[in-house]
Amino acid sequence: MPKIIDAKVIVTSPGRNFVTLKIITEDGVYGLGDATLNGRELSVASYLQDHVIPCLIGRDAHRIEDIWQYLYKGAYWRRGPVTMSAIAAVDTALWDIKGKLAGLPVYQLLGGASRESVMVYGHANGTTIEDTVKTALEYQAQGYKAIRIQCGVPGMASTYGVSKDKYFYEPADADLPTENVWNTSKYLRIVPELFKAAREALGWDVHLLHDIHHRLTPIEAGRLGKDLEQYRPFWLEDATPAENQEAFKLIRQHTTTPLAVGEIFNSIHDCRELIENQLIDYIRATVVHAGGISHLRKIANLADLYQVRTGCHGATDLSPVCMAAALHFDLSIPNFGVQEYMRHTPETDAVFPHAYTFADGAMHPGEAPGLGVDIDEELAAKYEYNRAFLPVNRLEDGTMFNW
Ligand SMILES: O=C(O)[C@@H](O)[C@@H](O)[C@H](O)[C@H](O)CO
Ligand SMILES: [Mg+2]
Repeated sequence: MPKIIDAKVIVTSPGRNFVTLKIITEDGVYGLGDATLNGRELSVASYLQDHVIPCLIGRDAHRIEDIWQYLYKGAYWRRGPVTMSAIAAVDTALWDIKGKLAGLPVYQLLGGASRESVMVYGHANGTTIEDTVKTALEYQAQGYKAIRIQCGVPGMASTYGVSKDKYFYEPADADLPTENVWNTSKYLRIVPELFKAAREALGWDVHLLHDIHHRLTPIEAGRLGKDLEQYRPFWLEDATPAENQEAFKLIRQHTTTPLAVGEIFNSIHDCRELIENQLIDYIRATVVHAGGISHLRKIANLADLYQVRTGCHGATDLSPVCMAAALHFDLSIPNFGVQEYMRHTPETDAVFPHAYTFADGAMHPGEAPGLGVDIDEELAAKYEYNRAFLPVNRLEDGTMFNW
């Protein structure tokens, strides 16, 4: 059996912080897992270093499910983003090892390919509608079949998804949380205008997505969904905070616009009611935050019973290790929907060389054994950790709100 003899946590910051777990077996085969939790990276690094790695040494690396159950049930304090990101990193690294030992890409171990490649969506954003549409046309010209559109809101200094650096979006932008200000009614006025302009410029053969980023009440989300129906959005994401899964019933009563949620979910229990009551159309949970490939497959299997498809989160604060793992998962499951693909910077790609490829609006994980991603530890060591917080959001009267 491939005995685990060592494991280490690598914190590196090529432009933004990443946490990577490396598990090493006695015959030198190693596996990688992404453990990055934006704004709370060191919590997961410590959870792994201090509370997980000591329990891994001497175990059989092939026993992925048993180790998963050991770390989940053994924590006693179950679930939560820190615990589940740590478990995810172990799970992902063990699938990497299993693939390398079998000489097969992980998707083959997950039942083989269910499609030739996976459709991805890019992020077009701009301070004005015109600016956003211009960028969306660039994505369309690059072959993207799905494009997320986010634009600035007149009268607001900043809004979600409109970044200083147009292409390498990084929201964790300061040593202490940046304070943003929000105004829902100004936002609700601009989004239908954005979709109208985008449809006029890009036509109807491209999927248009939008991320509300937890900022509407259910009835406001129902109104926006109805306003946008004529423009056929592929989905409205994170329409309202989803701790209260019931809230989505209200949105469903008012609009047929498809709903996506779940990038901040970390277990099947966060989305079971949403899926079983068909309150959503896409589940956004992803490998690094939802317990790894093993648990994400359970979420996808439940979703498949209710015709809910996947739409894994794929922002730049999830490392190329997570992107690689997500692509193996995406290629294999029957109810794949779309994969988010925010390109990493060249310096990040240099730290994490990988086999996955992009072509004509789709991606493929490649045929390398395991996940097909590595970490250049020497290069990684050059990038010191930089504390960086996600922003907070307040209403104009100062009330704390959802970022
Ligand atoms: O859909 C998305 O990609 C966003 O919601 C993310 O960019 C999110 O804001 C970041 O991952 C937070 O770290
Ligand atoms: Mg989002």
